[in-house]
Amino acid sequence: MTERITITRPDDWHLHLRDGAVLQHTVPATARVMGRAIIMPNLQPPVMNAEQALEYRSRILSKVPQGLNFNPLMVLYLTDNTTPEMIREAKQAGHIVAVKLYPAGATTNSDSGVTDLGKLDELAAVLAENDIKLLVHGEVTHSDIDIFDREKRFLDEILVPLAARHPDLNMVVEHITTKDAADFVSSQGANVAATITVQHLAYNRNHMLVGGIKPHFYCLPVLKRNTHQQALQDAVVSGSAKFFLGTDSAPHAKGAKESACGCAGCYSAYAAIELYAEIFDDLGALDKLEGFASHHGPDFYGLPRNSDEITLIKQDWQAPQEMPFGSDIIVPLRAGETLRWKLDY
Ligand SMILES: NC(=O)N[C@@H](CC(=O)O)C(=O)O
Ligand SMILES: [Zn+2]
Ligand SMILES: [Zn+2]
Repeated sequence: MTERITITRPDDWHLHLRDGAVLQHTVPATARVMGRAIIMPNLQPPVMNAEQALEYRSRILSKVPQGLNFNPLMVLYLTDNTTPEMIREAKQAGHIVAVKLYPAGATTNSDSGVTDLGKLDELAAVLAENDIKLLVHGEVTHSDIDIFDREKRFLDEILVPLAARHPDLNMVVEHITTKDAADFVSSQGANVAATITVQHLAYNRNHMLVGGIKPHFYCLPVLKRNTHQQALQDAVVSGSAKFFLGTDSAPHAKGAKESACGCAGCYSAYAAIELYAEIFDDLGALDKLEGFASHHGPDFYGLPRNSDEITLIKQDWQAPQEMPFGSDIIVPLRAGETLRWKLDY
């Protein structure tokens, strides 16, 4: 008999859809299975205010296939010019649930990010009052700090003191990659949570660097050593409600990845829940998938859990080598490989 698992419909709490012609491909890929997704604001120019967020949201909604219910939850990009008034407006506008902190220069399209982190102290109260979450790309950016140490340094220098100064601030440490980050999140109150990607559970830096450099494994924060991968696996297997699904699916066209200066980001949305199911199965923890994918996220955000269900079956299928991406093409994570779990439509 085919093995199968039925879970509450999941959500993706960290997703890049991009904009323009590629939305016809990125939106259906997520909307086919996710009830909601947190839409990252690092467009060029970034999504900085309520008006821009709502316009972007309607461009996304216009690409949701008929018959699917998909609710994009929007995020404002924090800049040096973000004001308390802009946070209040965002709350009133609706559909905006968070602000995103990118230390300037940390990752793709982060040039407008915050250069003065003292800014956060001014905004912390208004965020708390309006129940707007703070989402953090947790890496320092100084050129003298080794790229493998950047998350740990951010934790020690920025996040630990920030969390201590604002014990009521709800924050998500996005796409964590280290044991240090997992331990920090576990040690904090219920106001601090983290998202974990497929690639950081499934891979370590050897996968990216041994036997030839694999640009499709390159993302930020960069894959770490296997002991960190193991710690992230332990975090999800623990069943702790502080950890939830955020793919950080971050599509870049094939040519922009397979390049002398390749972009950071893995494209996993086309098979997101299937990829997580495979990892949880490998870890002997399929019973923890539903909490991670469908319960912990809405519980943290104070939103209702989705009311319908999806079913996954254990059945081999082949991931495509390439997929359409606007007028371009993209190489998805696990391209051409056999995947072992399939959504039962
Ligand atoms: N994760 C990535 O490697 N890239 C993301 C940016 C981000 O989430 O940091 C992107 O937008 O391409
Ligand atoms: Zn990021
Ligand atoms: Zn991201």
